[in-house]
Amino acid sequence: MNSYIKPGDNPLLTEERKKCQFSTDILAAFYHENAQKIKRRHEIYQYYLENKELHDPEPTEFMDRYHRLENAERKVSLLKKHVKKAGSPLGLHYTMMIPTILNNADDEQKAEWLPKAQNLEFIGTYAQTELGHGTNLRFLETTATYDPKTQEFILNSPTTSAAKWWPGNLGKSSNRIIVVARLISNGKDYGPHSFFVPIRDPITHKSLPGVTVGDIGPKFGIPTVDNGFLLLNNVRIPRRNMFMKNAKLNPDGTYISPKHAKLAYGTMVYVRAVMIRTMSHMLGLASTISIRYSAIRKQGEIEAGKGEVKVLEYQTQQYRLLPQVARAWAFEFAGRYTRKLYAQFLGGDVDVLPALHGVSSGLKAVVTHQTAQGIEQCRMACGGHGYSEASGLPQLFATAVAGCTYEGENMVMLLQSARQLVKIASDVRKNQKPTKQNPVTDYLYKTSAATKCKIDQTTDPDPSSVIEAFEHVARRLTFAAFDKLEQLKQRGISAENAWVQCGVDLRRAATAHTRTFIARQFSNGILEMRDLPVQAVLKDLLQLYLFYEVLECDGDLLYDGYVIGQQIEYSKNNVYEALRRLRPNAVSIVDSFDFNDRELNSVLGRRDGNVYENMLEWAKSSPLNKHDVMPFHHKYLGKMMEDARQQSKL
Ligand SMILES: CC/C=C\C/C=C\C/C=C\C/C=C\C=C\C(=O)SCCNC(=O)CCNC(=O)[C@H](O)C(C)(C)COP(=O)(O)OP(=O)(O)OC[C@H]1O[C@@H](n2cnc3c(N)ncnc32)[C@H](O)[C@@H]1OP(=O)(O)O
Ligand SMILES: Cc1cc2nc3c(=O)[nH]c(=O)nc-3n(C[C@H](O)[C@H](O)[C@H](O)COP(=O)(O)OP(=O)(O)OC[C@H]3O[C@@H](n4cnc5c(N)ncnc54)[C@H](O)[C@@H]3O)c2cc1C
Repeated sequence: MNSYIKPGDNPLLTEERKKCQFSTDILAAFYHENAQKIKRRHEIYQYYLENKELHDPEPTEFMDRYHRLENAERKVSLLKKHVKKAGSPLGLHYTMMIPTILNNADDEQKAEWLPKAQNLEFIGTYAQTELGHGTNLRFLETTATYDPKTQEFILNSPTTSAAKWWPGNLGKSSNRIIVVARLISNGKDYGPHSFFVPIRDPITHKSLPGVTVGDIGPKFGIPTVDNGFLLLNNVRIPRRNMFMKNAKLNPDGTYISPKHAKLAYGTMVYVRAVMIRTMSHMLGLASTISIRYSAIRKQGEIEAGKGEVKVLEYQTQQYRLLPQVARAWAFEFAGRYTRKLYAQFLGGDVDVLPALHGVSSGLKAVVTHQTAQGIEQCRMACGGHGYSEASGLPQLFATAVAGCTYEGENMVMLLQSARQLVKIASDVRKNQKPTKQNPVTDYLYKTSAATKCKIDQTTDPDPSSVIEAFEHVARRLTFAAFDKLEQLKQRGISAENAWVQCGVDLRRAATAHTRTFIARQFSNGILEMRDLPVQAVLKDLLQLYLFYEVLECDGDLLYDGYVIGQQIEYSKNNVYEALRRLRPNAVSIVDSFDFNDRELNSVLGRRDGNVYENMLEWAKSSPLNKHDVMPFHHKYLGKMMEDARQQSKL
């Protein structure tokens, strides 16, 4: 039943895989959406194994940033020869440059730029954030002033704080970029718009006249991405280099407004919608590493004399790790919803944008935060070796946690989600019905069921009772925040200040709303699985997810007596029961994420489980170990100890 067993594997991992009670191939295909994608993943990995030039010359953890970037550019240039999508020096090209062309370019611009972008004839990024502003786009300072005489825009960074700052791959890799700048025409400021701006010579790659560009320096993580800065001084571009699918500017400088004020923000909504899957994968990577390692790591006896046990036998270890597996699945199902909604928007349904913005804002915030928390929990559960770069977990955490900031800082995104909730609360208070069906928010128009929550002690709990409980909490918190806003305004406080004074309550309502959305997508998502053994595993993961989340918000549930303490006790027991049922399949469940050793980049998470010998090999490859005695030893510590010995003889 388990295609992951191979000769030479760590027997402790093999014995786990032999306990597998379901088809890992079916579960893997369900996670990656279909068997064809699994087949393609395996083909790419096999290709990688066979092409040594694609391999790192040494573990990248031992490289400085200069050599990491050089190595990444080398591999990316090779990937062009081998496969279409490429790694970090092109990360922003694929996640933002191409989506912006698809989303914001008119047909003529698309015809000119898209084929070149897809063929990697240039490398781009999305330069919106400035040294002085990242969240508040209305106050971006970079200007694009239209010159009707030459039919050009003149781009400038009027102040130091106007410097573009943070865009990935801006520092050294990109040569044609998207610059978000204030469109100024005929003396009028129309606010931020997107422009296609060459910043480096296509042949020499030297920065062009008027362009000052560079790398912003080391960061918390993501070392192979050259996040950069950019200052523009009277850089001229043709009028047609303004993205003109939505807003337009005629040759005489007259401006034509877009159908929807926020269409220009479509790229951000796209990335927020698609990065949910990236986060699910990151949490799946961390779960794979930590659960495989916990299945071969023996530490401590439970019963004296009976020998050390795998740390995965400890209930606490299962409680730390298995909920991360459940959340990875939950996020994958939630992400499928936002990707479908984005596809609807890209297909021309502009009306879906407010709903898409509302759900993707909250989802991006909750998922990135819980992914980062989950990876850190996986790292800590691996003891000292989790703290080693050999585990792959520190870098994975540093990459994932950036998601709490980029694409809209999480607190700001939750408050964006809250805007939608407050508008609905206002409609409900005025007895207005929803203008159109929205499965994400319709529950807010309902009142909580008269009967109390139906969470009880059963071996087959009903997900709907938990989802109704989450809806109850989200409704209560939404209307509590709304009523507080109204009270403040009735006391003469401005709407804007009332909003600020309710910020924490609004954030809590948005978080509860997003939890409800994720739970509903997970519960609906597993209904498609027809294979009974795999369905049983998914139901156990759903049960774990739902009751783990109940424990995470137990105070909100107990607050108004919607549940009683006994039901929280039931929920705890349902979590423990789910852990017990999942334990025998734990290794095979993470095997089914189907992450290969290149993606895992982890000695602890290797498919074969041969950790200790490979930890020693990894450590030996450290450049420090090229020397038995460091060349500078006697100059410093050696001399210090010699002086100390001489001193003690006096
Ligand atoms: C992809 C990752 C893959 C792998 C990971 C590994 C490595 C990756 C490395 C790096 C990451 C990659 C890229 C990162 C890129 C970036 O970070 S790009 C920059 C992102 N910046 C932002 O997101 C800025 C956040 N700020 C904003 O969005 C806005 O300024 C605002 C906070 C929403 C406020 O804007 P504004 O003041 O104009 O709006 P409000 O007054 O708050 O609301 C007015 C109405 O507009 C509606 N609105 C706002 N935004 C949108 C939107 N995007 N779409 C639709 N509608 C929007 C809002 O709801 C209001 O409507 P109303 O409520 O009806 O009035
Ligand atoms: C790894 C990484 C990659 C990035 N890549 C790109 C890229 O490719 N292109 C790009 O354009 N940008 C990029 N960014 C920039 C990123 O989008 C911004 O950092 C982000 O939008 C937050 O803006 P800021 O950093 O200016 O924080 P600020 O906007 O200054 O916010 C600072 C803090 O103030 C609080 N705050 C701000 N506004 C509000 C509000 N209205 N209500 C309540 N609290 C508020 C929040 O707590 C927030 O964390 C990247 C950032 C990182 C870390």
